[in-house]
Amino acid sequence: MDTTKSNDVFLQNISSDEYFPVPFEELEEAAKQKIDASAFGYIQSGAGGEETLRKNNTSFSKYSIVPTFLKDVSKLDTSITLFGRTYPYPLLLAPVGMLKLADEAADIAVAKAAAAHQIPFIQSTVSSYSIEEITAATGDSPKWFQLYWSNHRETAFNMVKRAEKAGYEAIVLTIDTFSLGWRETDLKNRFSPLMQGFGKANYETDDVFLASLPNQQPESVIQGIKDNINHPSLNWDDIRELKKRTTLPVLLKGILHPEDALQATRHGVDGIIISNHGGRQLDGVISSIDALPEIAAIIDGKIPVLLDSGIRRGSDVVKAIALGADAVLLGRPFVYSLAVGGETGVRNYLANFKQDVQASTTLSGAATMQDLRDLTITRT
Ligand SMILES: Cc1cc2nc3c(=O)[nH]c(=O)nc-3n(C[C@H](O)[C@H](O)[C@H](O)COP(=O)(O)O)c2cc1C
Ligand SMILES: O=C(O)C(=O)c1ccccc1
Repeated sequence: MDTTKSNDVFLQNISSDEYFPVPFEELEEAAKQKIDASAFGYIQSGAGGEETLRKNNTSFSKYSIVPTFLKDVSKLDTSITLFGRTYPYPLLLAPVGMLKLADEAADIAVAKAAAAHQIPFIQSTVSSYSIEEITAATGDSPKWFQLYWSNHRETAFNMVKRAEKAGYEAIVLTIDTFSLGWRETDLKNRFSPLMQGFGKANYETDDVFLASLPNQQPESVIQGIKDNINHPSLNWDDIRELKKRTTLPVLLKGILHPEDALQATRHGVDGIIISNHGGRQLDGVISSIDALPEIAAIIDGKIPVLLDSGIRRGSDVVKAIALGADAVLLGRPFVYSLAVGGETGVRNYLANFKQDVQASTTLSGAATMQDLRDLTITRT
């Protein structure tokens, strides 16, 4: 039986004889077969002994949805509103650097696929195409810019200015990566995509950054990027300054402690993203879903609370929203889809995923994201 014909959940835009993996585990395996082993290792692995990476996937299982029925959920509305703009699903694409490791079309392919579903694309500072190149390819589809602070802070502010000029709608400052995690797989493989130039597009097109270098030789550019990303001095005064230097909403990505969430509200931050960077930074840290309930309680609706690290299925989205998140970010799954099927792969992955979200929402007994907030979740 051809299940693709009886159920439009599967494989839109891919002919039924061409199999595109739906289960996350198969998607990961297919990506592994498709790309260079060191590149796959870089994308897939976590820091240290990968305790947190494992936890990201197992923590969701501790929470059980207790659905209710007989409520007429036929008028489903999965839309959310963030910073005055309404999006059709509670989904965004997480910032992922150096996407050329997965496919030559990299950010351009992903941003186009996201645009097709009106899902916001968050461009990484260390993207493979520049802010201006991505804008030229995607027009005014919703895009946010993820900022890595720079030791040369005028470089950071100039990138923010470029994002504003290009029509990006928010700045996501990543606070957990002022230096890189201890990544044993990459050390074993002697693999450093940053040093190979995979993430230089925004830097080599930035006048302020280039002017800060002793010369503009390729080695000097790469060394400059490395120096910029290492900024352990990052502190709350910098947040205050960033807020002064941009008109866009500022979100902090990498919040895990309720006290930091509270500080964020005190510093006028516009939103937070609970994240452990997909288990890639400090191994042994709490999973995002475990950190969520307490943080959501302390934020108490004052600013949007987003979450990533381990979102793999629609039921994960339901749990995150029921526990207090406003929306979630997808990470590795879209990177694997890009590796397997390029732009079409990402578009199809998102088409499937949004239908998983829809099915999971209604089967919980909810017709809106507000209903999901009232859902009963038990912890075992
Ligand atoms: C290959 C790769 C590169 C990443 N690059 C960035 C980045 O440039 N900036 C950033 O803030 N987060 C980066 N992240 C972290 C993601 O934004 C996100 O927090 C993480 O992937 C979530 O975990 P999950 O993919 O397992 O769901 C990266 C993640 C991966 C897998
Ligand atoms: O790999 C990452 O997770 C990441 O965020 C990063 C950031 C800067 C340089 C290299 C990697």
